[in-house]
Amino acid sequence: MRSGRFISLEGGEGVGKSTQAAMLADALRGRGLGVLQTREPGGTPGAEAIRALLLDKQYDWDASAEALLFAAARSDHVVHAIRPALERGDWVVCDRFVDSSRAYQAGGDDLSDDAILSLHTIGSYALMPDVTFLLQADGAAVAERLAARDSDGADRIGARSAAYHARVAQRFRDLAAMDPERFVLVDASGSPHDVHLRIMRAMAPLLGEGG
Ligand SMILES: Nc1ncnc2c1ncn2[C@@H]1O[C@H](COP(=O)(O)OP(=O)(O)O)[C@@H](O)[C@H]1O
Ligand SMILES: Cc1cn([C@H]2C[C@H](O)[C@@H](COP(=O)(O)OP(=O)(O)O)O2)c(=O)[nH]c1=O
Repeated sequence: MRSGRFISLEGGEGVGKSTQAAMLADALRGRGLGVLQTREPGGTPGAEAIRALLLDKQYDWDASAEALLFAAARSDHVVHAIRPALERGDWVVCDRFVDSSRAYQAGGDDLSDDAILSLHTIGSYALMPDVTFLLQADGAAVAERLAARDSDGADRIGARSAAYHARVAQRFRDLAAMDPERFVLVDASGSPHDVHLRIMRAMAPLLGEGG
């Protein structure tokens, strides 16, 4: 039984997901709602340990091992954090969820979307967000944000080729087009406050605050 709402934020590295997740969580708390603000990979001690394995450049996981590790991290996160929060009636604001696996781990030569969704069924009851904000901004603005944030360089996945990241961005757009009821496309350009206002406008119906 779930009564809370589950919101995910998706998009490429540096587009502003974590910043917006924090602002959205604050706005929901300000309305008196219980909120779990969390992230993937991670969100529980077990999933954070898997995150460290996934992002460490010393490991050369192949495509299936990588997909399984993300699914295992997500399973722990759903079982021990997300589902209990929803059952308490809290709102969950999650920085990345299964759509990241569908965009990053599927769509290349190795794994299909159906394979990722099967892992999600096995590991996480096929739980899907109620709303997914897909943040999009132009490459130059994002590169600037990343240069300022990651002065010690990108992680194992962030460091992949521009072609890989372009394919991921296209996969996100395809997923949004396939499920327009759940996805909300968000222009992530401008200040953090500008982007937050766009997200809150889209949240209004869910919050019962009118158009
Ligand atoms: N709208 C924005 N304009 C300028 N800088 C931003 C904006 N949103 C976030 N940033 C900064 O850009 C960097 C990446 O943002 P972050 O929220 O960590 O992105 P993500 O979680 O998508 O990787 C951070 O240093 C953050 O402070
Ligand atoms: C959740 C998830 C993340 N990732 C990748 C995206 C990122 O490159 C990396 C770490 O995610 P994250 O810390 O959110 O990166 P950023 O803040 O830079 O956007 O893991 C996947 O490949 N599959 C997944 O299912």
